[in-house]
Amino acid sequence: MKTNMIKFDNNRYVLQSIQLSEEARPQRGGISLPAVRELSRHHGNKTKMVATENHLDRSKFDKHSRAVNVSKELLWGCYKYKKGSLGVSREKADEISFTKMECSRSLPEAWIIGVKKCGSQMLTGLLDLHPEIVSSIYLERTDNMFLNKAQFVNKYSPWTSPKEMGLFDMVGLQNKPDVLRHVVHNLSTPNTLFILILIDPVKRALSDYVHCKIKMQSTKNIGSYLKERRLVWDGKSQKTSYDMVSLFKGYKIASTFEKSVFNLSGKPDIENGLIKKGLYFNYANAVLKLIPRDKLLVIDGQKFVTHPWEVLSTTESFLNVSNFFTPQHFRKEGKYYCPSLEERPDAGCVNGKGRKKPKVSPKVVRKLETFFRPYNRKLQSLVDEHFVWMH
Ligand SMILES: Nc1ncnc2c1ncn2[C@@H]1O[C@H](COP(=O)(O)OS(=O)(=O)O)[C@@H](OP(=O)(O)O)[C@H]1O
Repeated sequence: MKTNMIKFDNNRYVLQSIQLSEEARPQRGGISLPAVRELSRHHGNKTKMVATENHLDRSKFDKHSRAVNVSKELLWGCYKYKKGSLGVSREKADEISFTKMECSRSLPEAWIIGVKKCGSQMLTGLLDLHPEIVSSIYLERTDNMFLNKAQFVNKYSPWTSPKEMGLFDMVGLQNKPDVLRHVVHNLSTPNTLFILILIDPVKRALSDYVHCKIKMQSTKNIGSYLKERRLVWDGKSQKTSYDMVSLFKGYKIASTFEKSVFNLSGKPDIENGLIKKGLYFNYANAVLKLIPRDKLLVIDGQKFVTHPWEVLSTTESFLNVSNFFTPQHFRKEGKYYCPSLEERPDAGCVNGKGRKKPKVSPKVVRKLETFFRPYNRKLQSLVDEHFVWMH
């Protein structure tokens, strides 16, 4: 079957006629996702594309074929993005656009499955800017996630047009093996893809420490948890060398990072969430018992900080969508890159990410690195990935 395509290359549109397989046949009102993917295979990953069937009406397309910029809100695919005092909110587009875009809901084609403080949220947000991806994030407790397929789709699945894929980021799965099992067995198909993003566990621990401190300060009754010179754990209290310790959702948080991560004998405290969540091998091992290796992408969160466009390019190939992100889509703020897209003025740095960290002595860092090294090496051979921090 032949279709016409507008290829967006080097800032100009080029008309091409392409032979497509039956599977990639364009759907009513636009071109199907398999078609976009097939086109992308035809032309390698270096080209951004907008495609149409049989006729070429450029006025119908902006750069990425689905965004229409309006003064205060942005219509993008099946959603309307609004900037308010609390940031950007997203709601369903109006009925006319909705029908025109043929929006519907189905199970997400891809899931982001953690780990906490490794960059999942930034990754989810960035992928949502891709013209063929709509992502949703679920930040609440996962306890009520034992929904059947229809319930999940109706409540949480992102609305997608035929040329978009849905992606879902569920935080906290590392601590909820039963929810992960439920997701794999009941909320995905054999073709569903999974993404795991990981950073150096020492950096993760520090980031989590800062996060917990801030959360603790904003938790109203935290005063009842705090005990001077006492450790409160499972309701019992015992004398410790800590000067201020708190039990906070599986964490022990003291007044300094160092006092939090080491136990009374000076060893990394494996029961403390700060350390426990950095034992990635255990989680990856559990994940790979449920998900085939070729359906799992393991991302280096460190590289994601320094070269997000490269990591996103790998992710695009894994998700089988066209290559979209380039360094031009980012601006640097401090040591982090934030998205900057003309078509998506709603996108930017994420509030509460890239927080300032307390100084930690190199001795403490080395001690933790030595502790994590054997776990990192086991992870390296398990997933067959070689990230700098794993050595
Ligand atoms: N571009 C950009 N901007 C800001 N932060 C970035 C970015 N890329 C990756 N990171 C890293 O993401 C860390 C937060 O991770 P998560 O989004 O997974 O946190 S959370 O678990 O959802 O709370 C965040 O941790 P903190 O620096 O402690 O905030 C960063 O290490």
